[in-house]
Amino acid sequence: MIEYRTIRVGLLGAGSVGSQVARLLLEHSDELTQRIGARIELVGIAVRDTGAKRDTQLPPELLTTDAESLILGSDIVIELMGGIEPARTLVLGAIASGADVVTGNKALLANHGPELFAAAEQVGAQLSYEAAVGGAIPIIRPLRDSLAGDRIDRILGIVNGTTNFILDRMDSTGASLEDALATATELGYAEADPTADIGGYDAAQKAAILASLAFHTSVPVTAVHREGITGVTAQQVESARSAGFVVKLLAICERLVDDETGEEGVSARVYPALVPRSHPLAAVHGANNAVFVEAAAAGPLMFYGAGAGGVQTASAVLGDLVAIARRHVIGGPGTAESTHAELPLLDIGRITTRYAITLEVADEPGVLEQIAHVFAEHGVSVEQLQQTVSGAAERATLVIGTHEAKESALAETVAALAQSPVVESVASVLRVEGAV
Ligand SMILES: NC(=O)C1=CN([C@@H]2O[C@H](COP(=O)(O)OP(=O)(O)OC[C@H]3O[C@@H](n4cnc5c(N)ncnc54)[C@H](OP(=O)(O)O)[C@@H]3O)[C@@H](O)[C@H]2O)C=CC1
Ligand SMILES: N[C@@H](CC=O)C(=O)O
Repeated sequence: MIEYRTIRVGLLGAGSVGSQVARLLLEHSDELTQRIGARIELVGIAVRDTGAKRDTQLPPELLTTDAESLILGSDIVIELMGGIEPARTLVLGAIASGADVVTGNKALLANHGPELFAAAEQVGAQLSYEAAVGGAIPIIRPLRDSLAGDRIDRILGIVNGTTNFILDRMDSTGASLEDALATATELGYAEADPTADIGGYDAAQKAAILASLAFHTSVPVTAVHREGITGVTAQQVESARSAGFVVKLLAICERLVDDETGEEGVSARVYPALVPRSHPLAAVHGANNAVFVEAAAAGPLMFYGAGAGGVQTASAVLGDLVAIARRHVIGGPGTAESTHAELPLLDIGRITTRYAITLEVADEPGVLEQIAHVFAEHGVSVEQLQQTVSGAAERATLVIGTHEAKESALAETVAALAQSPVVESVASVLRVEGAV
């Protein structure tokens, strides 16, 4: 019989993801042992309340509130508590004590990544985080390793499962944002504080992580332009639908040449945008995520799958654990972050995007000419997408698509439109992404 050495694993957190990681580790212990060439021993699970009711039955003797002692007795620490503190201190403590770390905590990485990676590099520890972006989807390792020799120009995707679930429900069933969010929370998709999801913070953290990896530069989350979905109304979803679009919360990370300086820089932004129904992103339903990566040599690549959920995300966590544990067996250094490019970060004011503006207007002759005049005065070129006469007599809804415009020019145009005597209201202004 083979005598396997033992690798001790300490788990911090037994919520939606942590409890599934513990279950899979315990249930598939023999299979994992053969795959790794060493035995994984789950030595403890740190939680806030050892007596709390949990969906998954975990051996009570493994539960502890003493996370500090647990990390000292672990070769690999898996952090799935979420939030910044005490997660940051515990991860730094684990690294300092000689442990490798696996985490799914994008808030921690987006806010303190450079500090954590530097600490890991200093002592030669591994810090892996496949679960931090895209749930079950392998996207971190492809960007960090597989595409490291290529030049990535753009990443466009849906990276938050909760908001995709909500927008999809609003689109397909007419559900309210609040009702759809309650279901997403029950299903374990939402963050402990769901404002992180609907406010776009979670997607912005993921965009910061993706942009840093893709462009080999450090993109702090504060450099990511962020708009959430809290302002998206049933009416906007409906008018998008009638014009052949669907509303999606998108993350976009691009390498761009700044018009003003001629210098190459990086733009990272998150906002709800209209996506044509013919675009593959429009077909991403429920809590699924999809990430398009455009690389110079590889061409366009698409990564698709479950973007949230306990067991799905546990798959990514275990993948990192197995990779690190194999290194314990075969030795040698693992991969490290490369952020040496130091590209300038371009804020949203320097970027041009396309917009769709929905106006409620008086249904009378000459309206279109007057509106076109407002756009022309502000130097924004227009491509009319749709005009529909609404149920109410003598009123019409216009959906107007602009060609690429800067945010400042667009804001001035919208303010002027709101003042126009033929415009009753500006119902919505949303960006359009994806070729029409
Ligand atoms: N849910 C998902 O679909 C995904 C989540 N993630 C990330 O994975 C991480 C975990 O998420 P999730 O499982 O949903 O989170 P949960 O809120 O469901 O679980 C958090 C767990 O951490 C424990 N915990 C929290 N604070 C402390 C503390 N101070 N001391 C000890 N234990 C603590 C909680 O203990 P107790 O049970 O006693 O309250 C709980 O078991 C987060 O970083 C999240 O962003 C990543 C991808 C997908
Ligand atoms: N709350 C997050 C969980 C996964 O990262 C999401 O909904 O995407």
